[in-house]
Amino acid sequence: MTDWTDPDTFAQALEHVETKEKGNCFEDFEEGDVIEHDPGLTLTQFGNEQWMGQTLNHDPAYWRTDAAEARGFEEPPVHPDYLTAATLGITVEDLSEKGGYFLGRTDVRFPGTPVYTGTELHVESEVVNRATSSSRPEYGIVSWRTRGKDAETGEVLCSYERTNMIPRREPVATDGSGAAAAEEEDEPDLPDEFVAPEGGYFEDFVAALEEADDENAAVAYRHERGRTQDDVTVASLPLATLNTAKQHHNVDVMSDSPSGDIVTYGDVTRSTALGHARSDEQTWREVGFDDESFHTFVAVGDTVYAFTRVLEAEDDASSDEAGTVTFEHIAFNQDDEPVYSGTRTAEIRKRSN
Ligand SMILES: CC(C)(COP(=O)(O)OP(=O)(O)OC[C@H]1O[C@@H](n2cnc3c(N)ncnc32)[C@H](O)[C@@H]1OP(=O)(O)O)[C@@H](O)C(=O)NCCC(=O)NCCSC(=O)C[C@H](O)C(=O)O
Repeated sequence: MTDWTDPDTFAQALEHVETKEKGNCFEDFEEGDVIEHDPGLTLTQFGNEQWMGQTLNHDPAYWRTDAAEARGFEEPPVHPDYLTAATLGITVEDLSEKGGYFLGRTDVRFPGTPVYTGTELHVESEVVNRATSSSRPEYGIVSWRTRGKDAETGEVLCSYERTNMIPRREPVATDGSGAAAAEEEDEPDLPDEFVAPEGGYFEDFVAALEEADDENAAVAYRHERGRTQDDVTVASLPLATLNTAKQHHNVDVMSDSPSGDIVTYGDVTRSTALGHARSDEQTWREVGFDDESFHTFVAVGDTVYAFTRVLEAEDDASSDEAGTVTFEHIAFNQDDEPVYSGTRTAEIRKRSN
């Protein structure tokens, strides 16, 4: 009788059997397709605190009832970064489990916030664009509009458009024009001076922008904190959001991929950098995020730091207690290489209140 567990026999069996595949390839997506994602999760206090604790998002309003009430919340709400990461995590089985990389995202908005723990999340995505990669024949580039909804009321809580590199079943011939374009380098065009705000209140950002306006200067500064990536941030946090992308937990498969190893979930990288930035400001509310890009991989052992540029400040927030500030945040690693960049609009508390 055949012993199926004999190593040689088993190796042959593995070669002959069909693999029950997970996820979709580039060819499976058509523009206009709408996908209702089967996984869903309840946004729990544990999940929220685990995410915020590990990414150094320690704003007391998301942890303490008195601090939450002082900021106009009923109780500590679900953090927008956890809501965003959970909305994306739920989509991975259908959209990106095959192993493509998260390249970028824009128009991240929270129409239904504040969201409180206990809310069940139901997510849907629509394919909005599908393109050939001119530099990487084994991949295509797909964009989706994703909406995370309250499963009970149908209210949209989080919405964004995201782009991933998605493996093709069959590579295509390309002209390599993308690779050639990447070789062209711009001359650095930095201002003569860099101004840092004195504090983290709205007035501090306004004053710094006014000072910079008088000279050839920018309001830009770095944050001291760094967070070295470990097994928790690379594998545990994405899995806690139902993110099944093999990029984060299958070293075996990823050893034969562009990164050569498992990598940090993009939402962990950006939330960590944003956590560093928020620790140096008096946030009132998060409004939205645009033009997010992931430039290179972050892996176990890499350290995520943050750099902030203040772009504008307007006295037009939803509350008299705050003003609106637009930032560009750049996450970078221990070799000073940018790994993420994006703009963020947030309401920042006024000192006078
Ligand atoms: C992935 C990379 C190694 C690719 O590098 P490279 O080959 O140098 O190419 P480009 O970075 O220039 O990009 C490849 C093509 O994609 C297009 N692109 C890039 N960004 C965008 C965007 N935001 N929107 C649309 N298109 C975009 C470029 O124009 C190129 O096109 P073409 O020239 O025609 O080929 C490198 O990008 C890299 O290392 N990036 C970091 C990726 C990363 O670490 N992401 C986060 C971790 S993965 C993750 O979180 C997965 C997540 O769980 C999920 O499931 O989504």
